[in-house]
Amino acid sequence: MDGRISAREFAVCMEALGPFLPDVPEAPMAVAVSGGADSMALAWLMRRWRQHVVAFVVDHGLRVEAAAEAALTVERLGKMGIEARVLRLAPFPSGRVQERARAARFTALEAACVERGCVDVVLGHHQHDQDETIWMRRERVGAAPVSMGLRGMAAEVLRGRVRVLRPLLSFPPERMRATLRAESLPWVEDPSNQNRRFERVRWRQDLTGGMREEARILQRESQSVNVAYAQSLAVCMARSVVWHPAGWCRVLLDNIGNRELVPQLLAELIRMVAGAAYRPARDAVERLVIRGEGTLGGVVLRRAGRFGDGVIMFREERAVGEAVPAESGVQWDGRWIVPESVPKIGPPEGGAGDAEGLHIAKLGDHAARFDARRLGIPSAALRVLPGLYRGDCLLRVPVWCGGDLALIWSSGGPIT
Ligand SMILES: Nc1ncnc2c1ncn2[C@@H]1O[C@H](COP(=O)(O)OP(=O)(O)OP(=O)(O)O)[C@@H](O)[C@H]1O
Repeated sequence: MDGRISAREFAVCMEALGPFLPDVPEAPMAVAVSGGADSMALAWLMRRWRQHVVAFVVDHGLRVEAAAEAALTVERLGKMGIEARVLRLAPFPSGRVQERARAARFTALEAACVERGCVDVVLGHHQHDQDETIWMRRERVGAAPVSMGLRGMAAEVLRGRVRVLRPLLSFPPERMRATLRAESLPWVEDPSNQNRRFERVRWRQDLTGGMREEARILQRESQSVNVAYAQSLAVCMARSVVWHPAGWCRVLLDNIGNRELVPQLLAELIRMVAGAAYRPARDAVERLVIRGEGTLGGVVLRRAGRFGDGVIMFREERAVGEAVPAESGVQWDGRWIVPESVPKIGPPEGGAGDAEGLHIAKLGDHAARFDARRLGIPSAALRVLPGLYRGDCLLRVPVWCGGDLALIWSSGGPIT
């Protein structure tokens, strides 16, 4: 036994994450490959498991060697019989480099998947990455026993328009290296994986065997707590939340049997309505629940009034993000994505060059032209809907106001 991962073992891991689309050229499975050992082994195993696989290699443009390494990786993937493409990211501002790089990488991967017809993207996170994630999250939430915050990375999660899969979470990295060595397949060593400036690297280097074991016990325990929690939250949402596709919702607080779940549910809804990456802190949500109305995390909560019982939640106008160019794949206000069709529809007169200078921004004062009561939307929620502009001139409005601007709702991961 040389430690390599067999095709059979890998197939078992993948099948646990199914179902999948048929193995056809129009819907390949995407694999995100950095060129390092884990994702190269993953690519190789994916290709054994399935015929139609496409690899995306992201060049963050952060190191001078990155472009050459990405090109080399594409060549190596080609030799494995895998179609591969480099996604080159635009430069991003300095500070919080790893965090920014991860977010930008994911946005690029998602757009590439949609363009190529992939509904699944597979990542090479492994058992040690999972241990480190659990310790990092544990440090953030304090040494509380098993809690929601202690969840590790999910083996399967919906993010935006793709499903992210991590089939290698139960394998230590030595096995990926052994798999590549057994096939004489080369990989790239990224020096930033040794740079102690990064929090993950410090954890990676400092975790003892005992600490890794502890992380795995916590992960197993929290998994069963999380499943039970997700189920009760799902039931509670089905009973109490009415979600409007224009990005606001009504919550019938009296229908929530278990009062303990009220702050949890509101925290999740605030994250969704705001298009934020994280839930607001629990104690802030509890204070909001006591007040019964107010603003938190870029979301307004107030009595439902003409909509009936309960409360309504909508995006706070003051918190809405800047205008963005109306280019395919661009996200506005963390909530809406511009689909390919929008730059094409341009202004009503059409014609070449019309996509230039178009941007997406809130309706704001333009919302006054519409009869919010007749549309069945709170007027404040109408003001924070997107519109297509050239300069100050509003050209197109969303479908909920009788227009034809159809952006895609995309505000982070699902609640359960
Ligand atoms: N530059 C990149 N291009 C494409 N995918 C990437 C890139 N960086 C990371 N990934 C994906 O995210 C996973 C986890 O990233 P992480 O930074 O932990 O990996 P790594 O150590 O850089 O590379 P590897 O996992 O390939 O050894 C990778 O296994 C890979 O699937």
